[in-house]
Amino acid sequence: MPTSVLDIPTWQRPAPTQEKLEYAELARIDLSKWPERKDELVEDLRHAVTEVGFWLVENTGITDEEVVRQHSIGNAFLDLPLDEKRKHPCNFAEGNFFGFREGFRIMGNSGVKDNSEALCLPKIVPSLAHEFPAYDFLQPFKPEIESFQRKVHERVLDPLLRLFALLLELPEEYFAAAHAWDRPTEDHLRYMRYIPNPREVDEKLPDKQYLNGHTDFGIVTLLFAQVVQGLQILTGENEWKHVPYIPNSIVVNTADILSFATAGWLKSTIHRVIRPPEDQATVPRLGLFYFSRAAHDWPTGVVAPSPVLARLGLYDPSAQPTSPVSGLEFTRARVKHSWDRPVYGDDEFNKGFEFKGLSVKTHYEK
Ligand SMILES: O=C(O)CCC(=O)C(=O)O
Ligand SMILES: [Fe+2]
Repeated sequence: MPTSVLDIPTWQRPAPTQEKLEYAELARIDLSKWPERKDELVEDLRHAVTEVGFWLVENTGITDEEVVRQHSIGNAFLDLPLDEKRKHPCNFAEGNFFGFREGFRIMGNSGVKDNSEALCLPKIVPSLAHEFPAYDFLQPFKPEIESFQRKVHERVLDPLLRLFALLLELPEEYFAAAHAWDRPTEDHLRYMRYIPNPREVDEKLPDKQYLNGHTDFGIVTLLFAQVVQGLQILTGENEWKHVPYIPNSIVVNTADILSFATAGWLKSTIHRVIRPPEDQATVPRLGLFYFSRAAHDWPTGVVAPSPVLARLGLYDPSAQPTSPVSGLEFTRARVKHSWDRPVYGDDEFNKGFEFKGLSVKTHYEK
């Protein structure tokens, strides 16, 4: 039988850790209630964001087989020779995160090189066709990547954008219309892999951190269940806690665009990645993410005219920016600030990021 280029090795999920770790409490949002039990979901979201702080979604209709297949595509791509992967690098000088990112940065004062690499793919829609990295390898996979992205958008992102609007007592379309599937946004599907470091190398990293405490740049980040531990979130009690592996779930991090739109009422999730526990420390840590980022024309920094925010004293129509920065301009500037540098997490970086009246903290510690 002729073999097809689509026959790639199936990614095998590593075994869960046996170590006893301190896990964060996560609220669980059951998306099988969407859309019939919308009102109940708004209350579930209110509980998740105001009382628990960290949450995941489940029963999204995305199957484990589809998730494993995406990991297999990502793994097969990242297994290509470096010279091949380098053909379409992220253009960080322009703040563009689409394409391949290798682990080129030095982490703070440690002298240790970033051990992660990633491929970030824009939504496969006509308005963003020019942004798709033109790898020969990816061409045959485009239809299934597109249908996976679209399913994530329809089953998870779009319902969440509508629920956030309803929670804020805004018209349901407030976020969803601007971020509709076919509109240009900085969203991307990301395959990311951390290559294990020897223990002596990780000991040079403060707290053995692979990725320092940070917040994400967009609206929400969807993190498909990760079996290899390492991701931690900073709790309201100022403690780093591990994110548990809950099969078939998607952990949701709220990010800076949503925080701007709610004058900080919705807080960005502070998170970091550390060396996995010893029984997983030699396993490559492959992750699958959907980063939902601002629409190109999103008025960044404008506070939503929400009755909830008004009651909290957070909505002041006279304090709105008169010519707000576009989502495209802000996101590209933010990516450039974080990534167009040889050293990450040095004093200069940790000072924070200011852009046309918007200010973002770039560094979080306990
Ligand atoms: O690898 C992870 O689990 C999280 C990665 C992350 O936080 C990021 O890329 O922004
Ligand atoms: Fe992150």
